[in-house]
Amino acid sequence: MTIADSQPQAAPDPIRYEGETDGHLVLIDQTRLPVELVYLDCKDVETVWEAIKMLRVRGAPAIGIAAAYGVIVGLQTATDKSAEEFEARFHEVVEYLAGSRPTAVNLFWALDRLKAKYVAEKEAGKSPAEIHEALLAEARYIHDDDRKVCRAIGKHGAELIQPGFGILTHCNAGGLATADYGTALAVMFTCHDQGKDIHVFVDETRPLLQGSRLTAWELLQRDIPATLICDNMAAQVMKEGRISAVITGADRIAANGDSANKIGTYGVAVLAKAHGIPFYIAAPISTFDLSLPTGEGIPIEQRDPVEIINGMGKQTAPDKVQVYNPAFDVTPAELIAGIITEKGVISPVTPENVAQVVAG
Ligand SMILES: CSC[C@@H](O)[C@@H](O)C(=O)COP(=O)(O)O
Repeated sequence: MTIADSQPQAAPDPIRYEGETDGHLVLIDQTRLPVELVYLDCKDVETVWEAIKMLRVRGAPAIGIAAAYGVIVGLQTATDKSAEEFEARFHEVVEYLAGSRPTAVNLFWALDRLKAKYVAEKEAGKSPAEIHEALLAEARYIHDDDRKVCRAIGKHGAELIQPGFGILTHCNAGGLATADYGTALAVMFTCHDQGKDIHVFVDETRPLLQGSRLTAWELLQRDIPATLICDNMAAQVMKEGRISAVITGADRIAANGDSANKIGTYGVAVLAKAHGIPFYIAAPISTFDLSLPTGEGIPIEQRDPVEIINGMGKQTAPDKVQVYNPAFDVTPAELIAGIITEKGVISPVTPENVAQVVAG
């Protein structure tokens, strides 16, 4: 029996930090799911960087949490150095982790929080060891807070869902992508906990199959009725009247509400519009980037062609074929019926409403 076939059980923690400042980060290696539930010990910052880059840990909030702990691990060799050497190492580690993936703003948000904490502790005259401890407390705060944020998103989002709804989702915005409860999937988990009968349709999400490998696995773990479809089946399933709402996560949301998420999300939003189905984004406030007026400025990660030519270890295209492999696309605000945040639902999605909820 594989993990994929196993009975529902309590969802395992996708991210754990064990010990104090000399401790280490433990991640579920998401590239091994759904076949094996394997944990990866990250005892140095290079392992954390590689885990983020290779999607062993993935999903916008989870990347931010992992990077915050990555700073703690990366500073372990520097606490007995001078204050200047410790500070130089801090900036080196932060820059290094910031170079792992470009699109999810939560990565930069988390690193910025640690930078602010560093400055405050330095100004208070703290030693490198004391600063290291304060940074660990901040990383733990970011991690714990995400649990609360995800539950609040679930609660607000569940109010939009009626019993009997079919809900389509794309990629994985579940517990694996956050501290433990997800954003888009938090809405479905909450409906299920409330006894609301729903059925989730899961896009498999080419090329790396976060939908079929991770979302389907999470829904099975919680015993939530779900049906897996290939990405190119979404239009037909909508036409058949099986979908009442679409909910996905986001990696970065501009000030006007344009939202970057996994490649294919924009197409799903266009299909939803064509079928008169509301399309929602579920995301924490940490996913908003108000420095960008529109989604035009969102950096889109380009990934290795091998992920398409030799996806999941099977060659499905000639070696030398030209490949275009953007990891994300941007859904324009006008296609989004609402953005579900921990502070409530932004609807209609306008720059004014975004500014009001983010500031509130
Ligand atoms: C709560 S996670 C939201 C997004 O990060 C998620 O939908 C997504 O697109 C993740 O992409 P990935 O490339 O798997 O990190």
